Order: sequence, then structure tokens, then C-alpha cells
Amino acid sequence: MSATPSLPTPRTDAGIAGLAALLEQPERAMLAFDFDGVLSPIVDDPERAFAHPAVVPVLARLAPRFQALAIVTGRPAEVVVRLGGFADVSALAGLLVVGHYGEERWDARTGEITAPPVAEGVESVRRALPRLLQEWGAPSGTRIEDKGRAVAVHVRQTADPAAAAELLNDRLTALAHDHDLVAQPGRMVLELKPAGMDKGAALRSLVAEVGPRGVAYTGDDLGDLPAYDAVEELRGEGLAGLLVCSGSTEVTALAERADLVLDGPPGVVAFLEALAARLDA
Ligand SMILES: O=P(O)(O)OC[C@H]1O[C@H](O[C@H]2O[C@H](CO)[C@@H](O)[C@H](O)[C@H]2O)[C@H](O)[C@@H](O)[C@@H]1O
Repeated sequence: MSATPSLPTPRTDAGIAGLAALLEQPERAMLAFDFDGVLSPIVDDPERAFAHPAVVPVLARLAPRFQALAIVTGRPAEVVVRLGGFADVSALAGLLVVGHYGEERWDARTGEITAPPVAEGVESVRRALPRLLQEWGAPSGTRIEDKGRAVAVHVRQTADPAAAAELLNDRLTALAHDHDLVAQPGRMVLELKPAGMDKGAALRSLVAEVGPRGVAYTGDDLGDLPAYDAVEELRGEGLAGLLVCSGSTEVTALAERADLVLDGPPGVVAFLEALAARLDA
């Protein structure tokens, strides 16, 4: 017989209260997750960033227990649904997926995506980028990811990602501003996206819609910091909150603020399995 996995103890009082609220009233709590680096291990090719194999099974165990499960991603919602394998999983029929930092919403029941029109600047940037990257001397391995509603420039596959980011990030940020876009830094990536939406606004909007008493958010990257801010604000408004970090050596800003730091996507899966086991016990 296998032993029930043990739940880690959050390192803050607020986190201990947040986890207790999830365990005491899961039917009044929402679990929200980032995708890349949290539910899916970081890989070189964004198109191959499939969810950790244990993610769908454990989310399917948790879904009937919790008021809501949500994914809040910087990716297009459709991409995350595909890479995650979330479509057509009956236990996940209520899964909430918001893409592009909250601009897009996937409906699990119909498979449809709701979104505003694409910002004009995105098309101009998409056209200009290949030539500009060449002019700026972007090193071999620099990759453009056309996200439809945003454009990302990846340096993970260059020989020296830090040097490539040093060369490109200020230029890309100026380019974003010239086209009424904003620059969103991430793990060896800089994204040019429309202003006005971030994961904090997206999470608050989900909380307003679902109405939980407790919320846990798990992130790993700089784009998740506004969601951390939102959880802290919600705590101030009386909700129980748990800040979870999928830890890495690439970004440490979340680990400094988190109640619970886990060891990357395998650590996130182990935590969710322990949560499910505790609720099943
Ligand atoms: O909000 P997220 O779901 O975390 O999306 C953030 C970015 O994730 C992707 O890039 C990251 O993951 C890639 C695949 O593992 C990796 O190659 C890259 O270095 C990471 O930055 C995605 O490609 C970006 O568009 C997202 O903005």
C-alpha cells in the first residue's frame, strides 16, 4: 500500500490560513495556475511545452472538490488547452482558461474562444520584427513566436541568452512603445503585447465571477507578479489566499514572496496529489 503524500507547510501565517481554508471548504475555494513552468516543464520549443503527464489526472481528481479550477496564461488559450490536453476531459468540463493575460476566454463546454479584436500595433510589429532583429544583430537561435494577439521574442536557444537579452530587450521595449504596446519580460523571452490586461486583473475578474472565499495562485514567472498582488489585495478584503511558487533558478522574484515554494512542475504535481489525497482521506 502506498503512503499518503504529506502536504508541505506554508512558511507564513497568511499562507497557513490560506491552505487551511482550501482544506476546510474546498467547495468555496478556487485553485488558479499559470501554465508554462507550472503545469508544463520549461523546454526549448514553446510548441512542445506539453503539460506534465500527471497534470490532467490530478486536476480531474481536484475538480469535483473545488468550487473552480482556473488557468491564467500569457499564451493563447487555445494553445494551452491543446498542450495541456484539457479538451474533452469530462471531469474538467468546468475548467476556466483565460489566455493572453486575460484577453481571451476559453469555454470548456463549447470549445469557443471569446476575445476582443487584435490590437493594431501587433500587426505592425509582426511585419517589422524579422528585419529589425537582423539589423540589431540578434544572435543565431533568436526565435519569434507569433501569438496572434502578441508577439514574443525568445532567446533560450541562443548560445548566450543573457547577452542576447541584453542586446535586444531595450530595443524591443522601445519598439513596443512605438506601437502602443507594452513589453512583458519572462523566462528568456520578451513579449510585445497590448496594454491594459495583466494576470492580476484576470484573476480578480475570475474571483468576482466565481465568488470563492479562498484562492490559491501558482506561478513561476514575472508575468505572474500581478496575480500575486491580486491575491494579497484579496487577503486584505477578507479572502483566504495562498501564494505558491513553482521554483526555478531562472526567476526568483516569486519565491521571495510566496507562502509555499515548490520544486518546479514536478513539485506542483506532488503538492496537488497531496492535496487530493488529504481531501479524499
Ligand atoms: O503565462 P505562461 O503560461 O507562463 O506563459 C509565459 C510564456 O510561456 C512560454 O515561454 C516559456 O515557456 C517556453 C516553453 O517551455 C520556453 O521555451 C520559454 O523560454 C519560456 O519563456 C511562451 O512561449 C510565451 O509566449 C509565454 O509568454
